[in-house]
Amino acid sequence: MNFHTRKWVKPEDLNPNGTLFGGRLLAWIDEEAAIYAIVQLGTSRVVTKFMSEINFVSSARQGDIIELGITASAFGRTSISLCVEIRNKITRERILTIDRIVLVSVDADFKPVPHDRTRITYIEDRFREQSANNDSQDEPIPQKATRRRAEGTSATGTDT
Ligand SMILES: CCCCCCCCCCCCCCCC(=O)SCCNC(=O)CCNC(=O)[C@H](O)C(C)(C)COP(=O)(O)OP(=O)(O)OC[C@H]1O[C@@H](n2cnc3c(N)ncnc32)[C@H](O)[C@@H]1OP(=O)(O)O
Repeated sequence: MNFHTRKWVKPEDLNPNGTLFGGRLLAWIDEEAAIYAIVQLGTSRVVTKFMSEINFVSSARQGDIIELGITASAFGRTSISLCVEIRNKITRERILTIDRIVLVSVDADFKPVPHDRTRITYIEDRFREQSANNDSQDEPIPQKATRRRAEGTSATGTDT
């Protein structure tokens, strides 16, 4: 699982108990899940369909830095299933888990539309695909693509 996004818990994120408000955390997760699905499915239109049981394992406090981890667990015809883990960046203590979030690819009328993805792709895969598309249109591969590949790849080479 990649933990790409970090959040710093600020006063406006707290509930009256002084811990991170659960609704705020769920909003961050929904946004992160939508971005993940948009990138993985190669579409700009997705909606959240389903969230399984949400397990608030421990709380976060003002000043904590938390990180959001998401990975795809299944690709359907129109949907993608994700699992989520939130943890404290410093202590690695687990804060929340969601076994399954389902997002659906939709058309302009918000009706489910099939995507053609069957597995997780990484930034390198997508540049390769983009280069192949450029080749098939008989266009030279832009030098920019090579530069972006180098800039966009993480140390582990597993950017999603
Ligand atoms: C790079 C460029 C950047 C550009 C960037 C700009 C754009 C940036 C856009 C951002 C977008 C953000 C989005 C944020 C996230 C919201 O805030 S979304 C708002 C909250 N969600 C909603 O309003 C959705 C409301 N629900 C619906 O509209 C309809 O239920 C849906 C989702 C269209 C599905 O309709 P349906 O009739 O249930 O469809 P159906 O064909 O039965 O099922 C579709 C799929 O869902 C699955 N499914 C259905 N029910 C369930 C269930 N209960 N459990 C699990 N799976 C289910 C089915 O199995 C099926 O999957 P596949 O087998 O095809 O893979």
